[in-house]
Amino acid sequence: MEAEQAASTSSSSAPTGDKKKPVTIITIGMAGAGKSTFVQRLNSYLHSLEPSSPPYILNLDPAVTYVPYEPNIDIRDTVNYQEVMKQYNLGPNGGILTALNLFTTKFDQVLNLVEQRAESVDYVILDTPGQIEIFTWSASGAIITDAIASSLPTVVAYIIDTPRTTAPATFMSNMLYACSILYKTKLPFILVFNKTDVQPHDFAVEWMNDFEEFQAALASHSGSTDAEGEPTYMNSLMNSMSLVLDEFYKNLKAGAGFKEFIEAVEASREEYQNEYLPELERAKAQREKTLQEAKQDSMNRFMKDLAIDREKNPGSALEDRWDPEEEEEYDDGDDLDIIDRCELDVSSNVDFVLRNYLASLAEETGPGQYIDVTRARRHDAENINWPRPG
Ligand SMILES: Nc1nc2c(ncn2[C@@H]2O[C@H](COP(=O)(O)OP(=O)(O)OP(=O)(O)O)[C@@H](O)[C@H]2O)c(=O)[nH]1
Repeated sequence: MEAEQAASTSSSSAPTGDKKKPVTIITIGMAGAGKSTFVQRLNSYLHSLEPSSPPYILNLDPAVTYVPYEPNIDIRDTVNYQEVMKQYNLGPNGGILTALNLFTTKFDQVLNLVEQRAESVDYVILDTPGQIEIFTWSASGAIITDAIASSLPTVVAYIIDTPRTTAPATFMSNMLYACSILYKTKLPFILVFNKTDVQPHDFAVEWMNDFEEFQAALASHSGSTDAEGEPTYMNSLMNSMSLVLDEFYKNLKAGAGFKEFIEAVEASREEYQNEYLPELERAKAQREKTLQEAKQDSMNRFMKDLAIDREKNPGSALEDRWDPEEEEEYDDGDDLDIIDRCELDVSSNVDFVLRNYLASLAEETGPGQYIDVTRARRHDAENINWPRPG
């Protein structure tokens, strides 16, 4: 990744907000696009700043064998996706999806850990599973995105494998996918053209800026005309699609390198506050109103039924009283399963006793809990019995 080209839907670069919260960057991209490498480079860029600004990183890919950075929270510490595959008789994609679903059931705990770090970090980075649809089109992906985005300013970084998008049809498909994620999440969006050391991204910028250039590329590409020299169905379809995408491109601003990427992320903070948050609050208020109305409606019906019942059975109505003394105290248990290992400086002089203590703590807490960083032993419990989802 010699150079990163970032294009974002943001329009301003001034960060706002009374209390500055970290921005969450959700990296999404096709398999092999370079998400993990991007996260690693971004991580080292943020470390190299003066003053340094180490991000808080979450790896959400249960199937990855190696990540080139040290995540603070790693799904692999919690769910062994191969064990999940075995237990549920699933193939690799089903295993990854189910592992992500299991992880999502406890995402409130993860969010808790992230929020605890909100004061001390500037950026939270999510690395998502290799198969893009596992995150973008699954309920878990939507739950994780909504949970993060309703708590912190959030931006999507859509990683594009530049050398693999030079064909007009592939470029169009990739852009349509990006567009669909933008409309699904409604979050500020940054396109990151990756691997520009192998293939400069100028062609893409040209196509995005000039719709006629894209159509010319399309026309010159083999397979765009049939035996009689007429444009093929695919070609006409792509021509129309490129008009649709024109609107999407209009809001993009270009930049190059990590410095400008971070500027685009900071600009997205304002976009999040001005556009996403009010929309989120409006939707929340609407949901609460609907819920309230539904509750009121069922309460009215219940009271009506009760009145009829009491009219018919005056004797039992006398016994039908609520005695607060009889009420038992309900204790829903202590949700104290989480260890935030980041609070300990594990990179320095953690002595032997403390390490042992941490290891035994990890054993005691067992699967289904979230262990922040990194010294936790991976897959301690290979014979986990996961609950059936749903
Ligand atoms: N030349 C070049 N190669 C890159 C760049 N970024 C990533 N790669 C290579 O692309 C391949 C995939 O990179 P990853 O970072 O694993 O991609 P990913 O999207 O996380 O992959 P999955 O999560 O497994 O789908 C690796 O071989 C990387 O070395 C880049 O900027 N330039």
